[in-house]
Amino acid sequence: MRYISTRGQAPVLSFEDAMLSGLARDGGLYLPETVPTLSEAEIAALAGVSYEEAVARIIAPFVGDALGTPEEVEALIGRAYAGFGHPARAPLKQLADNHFLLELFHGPTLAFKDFAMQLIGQMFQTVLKRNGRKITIVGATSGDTGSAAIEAFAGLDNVDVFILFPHGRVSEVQRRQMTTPEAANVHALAVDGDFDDCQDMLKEMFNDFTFRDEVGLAGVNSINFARVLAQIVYYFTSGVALGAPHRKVSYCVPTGNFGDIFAGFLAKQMGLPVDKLIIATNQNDILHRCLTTGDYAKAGVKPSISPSMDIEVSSNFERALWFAYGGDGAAVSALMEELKAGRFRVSENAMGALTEHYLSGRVGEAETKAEIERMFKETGEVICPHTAVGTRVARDHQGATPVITLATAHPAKFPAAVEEACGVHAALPKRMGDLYDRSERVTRVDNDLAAIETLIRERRSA
Ligand SMILES: Cc1ncc(COP(=O)(O)O)c(C=O)c1O
Ligand SMILES: N[C@@H](CCOP(=O)(O)O)C(=O)O
Repeated sequence: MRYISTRGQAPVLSFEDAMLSGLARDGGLYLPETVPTLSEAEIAALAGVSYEEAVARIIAPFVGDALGTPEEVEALIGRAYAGFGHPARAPLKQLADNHFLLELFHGPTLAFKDFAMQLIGQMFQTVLKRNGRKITIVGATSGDTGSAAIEAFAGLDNVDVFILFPHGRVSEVQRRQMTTPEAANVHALAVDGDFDDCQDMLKEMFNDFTFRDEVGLAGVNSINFARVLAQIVYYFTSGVALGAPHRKVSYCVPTGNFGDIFAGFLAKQMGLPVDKLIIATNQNDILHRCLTTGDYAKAGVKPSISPSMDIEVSSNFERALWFAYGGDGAAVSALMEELKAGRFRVSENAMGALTEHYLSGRVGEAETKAEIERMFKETGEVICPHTAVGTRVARDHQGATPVITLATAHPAKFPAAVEEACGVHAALPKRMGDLYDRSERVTRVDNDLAAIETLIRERRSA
């Protein structure tokens, strides 16, 4: 499989090179040249297999032999999911007649990011060992990607990890997950800015070829196609559990950077009978406004009780646009250029292509709290604020087709908001019981690209 950029001007790469490169050199995002499909029989045959076996079957056509023999790949996948706290890895619960909750928070850092990050941690180790390279991972996070990346890459010899997070805009648990690990190769940087500032600087670093090549820059945000690839799997396992390929399923996805819901779109392209992909946004509703008006227009990020979705420059929307514009890299480049001035307008044809697959909804702060309370009272489930945004939007789309809402984080990552909403204190698992007692190690940095590049140059191991 070969990988091409959404902007059409970067070298075409193999899976290994696309994974190690992160952002394409024309500023675009890598995508497989063609999306492989599974037959109905192959989809049906996923029923009853282990989560790990489903991973092996779904990633195979994307990765080819880049990760070694089938036995080596099987072992790598086994290591990736061994630390999950639930035998099903991604269990599905019924909430109402046609509404289900897909629990994606049983990984080591209690958020859906672990599904991909644990796997790509193993993938990176395999290819770095083989080619003897040393890399510097820089990640931007609104809370969950950072902790998952640190968990996956801490202590590795050939990797330095720098995580940029918005100072004061992540939950205390999220911050402590990033600032308390002791591994010397981990560096948590609290940026005076919001998540979009962090992600902008990350993309600028990739576009600064001198810096990029000097430090061996690699990315583990959903910029990296390998991240999105790993997230396709749970759409298949949950869809098949509800009767796919013989029955259609819709998904409601709490959305920010669009990586998770885009993985659902790829599952649909691969043959999973997905009816609608429902984008659930918090008060930072740029995607909902775009889906309903055609205007993608920045309005300023407002901090919310679902902080991981406080995002306006939704990185993977670029991949969705590439499909909506029929693979026209020049058109995508032009839109991204316009966005530098704050907005772009999606063409009528492209809007038609988007709305064929995606619906959207928006949930404000009060409604999110009310939904946490309602869920607890009516179902006994204690859910995190991001998941509440999802279940609230999903309830507006109940019909004959079952809807699966993705539960993207454990409520214990956001204990204050959850307790205020439903009166329940969501406790951390025992293994994390000392999180509040550990000492923190973090560097406060200005929202200044040059200063952060200098810090990375100085701190990375030679
Ligand atoms: C808990 C949680 N829910 C939802 C999201 C949004 O996911 P995505 O950025 O893939 O749209 C994030 C951040 O990525 C998250 O951490
Ligand atoms: N919500 C994310 C933001 C980054 O998303 P990613 O999927 O591109 O890594 C976070 O928790 O950091």
